[in-house]
Amino acid sequence: MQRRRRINPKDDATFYIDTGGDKAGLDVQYINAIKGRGIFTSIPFQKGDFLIEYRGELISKQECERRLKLYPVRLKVFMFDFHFDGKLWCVDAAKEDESLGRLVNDDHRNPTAKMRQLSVQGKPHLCLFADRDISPGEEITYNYGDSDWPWRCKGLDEVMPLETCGATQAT
Ligand SMILES: C[S@@+](CC[C@H](N)C(=O)[O-])C[C@H]1O[C@@H](n2cnc3c(N)ncnc32)[C@H](O)[C@@H]1O
Repeated sequence: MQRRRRINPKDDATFYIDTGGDKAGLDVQYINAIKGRGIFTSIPFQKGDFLIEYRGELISKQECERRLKLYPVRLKVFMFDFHFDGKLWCVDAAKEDESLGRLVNDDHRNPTAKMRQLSVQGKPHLCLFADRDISPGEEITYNYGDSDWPWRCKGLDEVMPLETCGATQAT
């Protein structure tokens, strides 16, 4: 039996960062009116595998604050702020550009993936890696971080519509 040689996850991530595309084996599915869409696997992934980049426009903290004043609530959740090289940055993924990273949902209890920063040519990139082995048909999720996310409040995950959620993500 031939064994498939595993690609180094960091090299794999760098390849997708450079080419700007998403991997095969990951698809968008509509879940329900509360969660909206999510990303699901159609092939197995191993713990540690690179999955998806959270792609968008890399902007400064100041520009992020300016846009947050202008954006409607439903777009604010696509602003992902994080520290890199001693400064606060933000990836603005508000634009519907068919990239998959922006559609990955939150799970703070049993996520399938973990968000990590990768520096490529001096620029930070936000990448999701498998936090455990993932079977076909599972949803890719990660912990959005400590925040009072409305859907985490007891009972609200059943009734909170997409438009009412509003806070920026942060690492
Ligand atoms: C970055 S978007 C993820 C993609 C989103 N599901 C969509 O269809 O556009 C974040 C939004 O997804 C929803 N969401 C993410 N995780 C959720 C969860 N665990 N339960 C309910 N809604 C969730 C919330 O509406 C949140 O504002």
